[in-house]
Amino acid sequence: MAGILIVDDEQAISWGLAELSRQLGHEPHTASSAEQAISLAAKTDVAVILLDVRLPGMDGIAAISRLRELLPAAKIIVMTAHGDLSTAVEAVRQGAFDYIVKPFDTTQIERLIERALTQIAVVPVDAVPSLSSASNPLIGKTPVMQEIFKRIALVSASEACVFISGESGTGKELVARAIHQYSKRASAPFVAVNVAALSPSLAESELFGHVRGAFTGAEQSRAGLLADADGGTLFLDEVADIPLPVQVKLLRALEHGEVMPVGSGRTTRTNFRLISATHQDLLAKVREGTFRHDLYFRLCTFQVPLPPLRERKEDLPLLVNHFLQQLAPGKSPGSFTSVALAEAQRRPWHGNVRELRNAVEHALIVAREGPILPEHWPPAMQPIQAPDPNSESLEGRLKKLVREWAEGKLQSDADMKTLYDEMLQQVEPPLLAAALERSKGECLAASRWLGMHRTTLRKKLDQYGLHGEE
Ligand SMILES: Nc1ncnc2c1ncn2[C@@H]1O[C@H](COP(=O)(O)OP(=O)(O)OP(=O)(O)O)[C@@H](O)[C@H]1O
Repeated sequence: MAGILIVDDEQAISWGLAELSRQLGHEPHTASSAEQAISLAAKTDVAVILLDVRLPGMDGIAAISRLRELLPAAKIIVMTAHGDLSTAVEAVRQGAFDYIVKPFDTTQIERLIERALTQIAVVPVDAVPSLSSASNPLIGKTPVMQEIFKRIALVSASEACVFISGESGTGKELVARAIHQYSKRASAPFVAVNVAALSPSLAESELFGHVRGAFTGAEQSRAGLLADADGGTLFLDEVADIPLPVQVKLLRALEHGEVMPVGSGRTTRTNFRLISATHQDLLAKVREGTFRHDLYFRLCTFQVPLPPLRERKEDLPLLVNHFLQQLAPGKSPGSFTSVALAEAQRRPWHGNVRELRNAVEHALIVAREGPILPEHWPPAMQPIQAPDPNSESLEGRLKKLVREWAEGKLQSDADMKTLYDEMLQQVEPPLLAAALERSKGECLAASRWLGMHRTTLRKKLDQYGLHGEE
């Protein structure tokens, strides 16, 4: 039997949690304010504290350090219905064991109490610069966003690789910046790279750097983005687009903290924390062989899945108001009429928060000085279809296949010396066979279409065991 201190000013919650504690065989103690909890903690043996954030007088977060002093072994579970990102971060920093979003069901809290009674507490994070929530305006009050805040708070306190998934415009970059800002690396650089914007041939030198003369046009040595992020955080957006050979190098850099610039035989050390993101299905890429599974597991140590805006529409008014303040600071918060907000609630927002921000900007321009009405919203964005691989041109698909084939070969055989010939052996037979079929086996006509001398064609047909008529 363990002592459970329940700190909540809502009587119904307090009573419910006390009942639950009794059913679990523990001894509940209740307090309706932080001050009362502190005086109880001074004289009661308690193993778990269930602490509400909004309390009359001192708030729950402010009470954590005093409660920890009085009961250093007790695990504090912070409960909140209205927390923002800074509440979650502060709770973790002060050493709260966990953070639960109200409303919760009894199974959730039961599991949490069990875990608190059997596990080691989270170590409080020291020496992290304190930040106001305004420096990272991640807006949202819905339970799903509060879960995200909690995950950001937990992972900011660690050095783990983070993988952020979510549709385009859901705030992946904003979350990456928040994790950096709330981490010990906050005063070091945050280097953001959109991998999809790097040309595949230059991705390696952009990321790992190069020495002078490493390739045509490399007139100066360059350290590369991994080295630029030394001491800080590297944010790789659209990570699914990293070419396969670069994936191997990235994994090595993550495992050994070393990079080898292109054209250099020497490694240099860099200490960066990696956060990656994509709107694509990375696991599907692993299955189809275009993303390495070992790198996938390394990147996904801790995942933050961001919900699309249509799944948290209750946050729309807050977001609209936030963008209104950002874009037209002088305009009254009531400028968006209730009918305009109702229209916003009906829309699917396929472009997510980005689309909403742009729509607010559009509405502000069109409405000029007046109130914002439904007709001031721009037309809704259509869903962005994933490109259908079959709709791509044959040439495009062919190029992609050749590239994948070559990358695979180069990876499996480091001493490869006959790559070009091996490729020709793959593509020439079907090419010659197609031309011969069309010429009904006649070499002269086929050689004309192929732009090849007849004797060369004959030689190649012999080489591949194909038959043609003179
Ligand atoms: N929760 C949020 N609160 C406030 N602004 C947000 C939020 N989420 C996204 N935004 C805003 O929406 C826009 C898009 O966000 P961001 O670039 O982080 O999205 P993304 O998921 O990285 O998009 P993409 O996949 O296209 O790179 C930015 O202007 C950002 O500030």
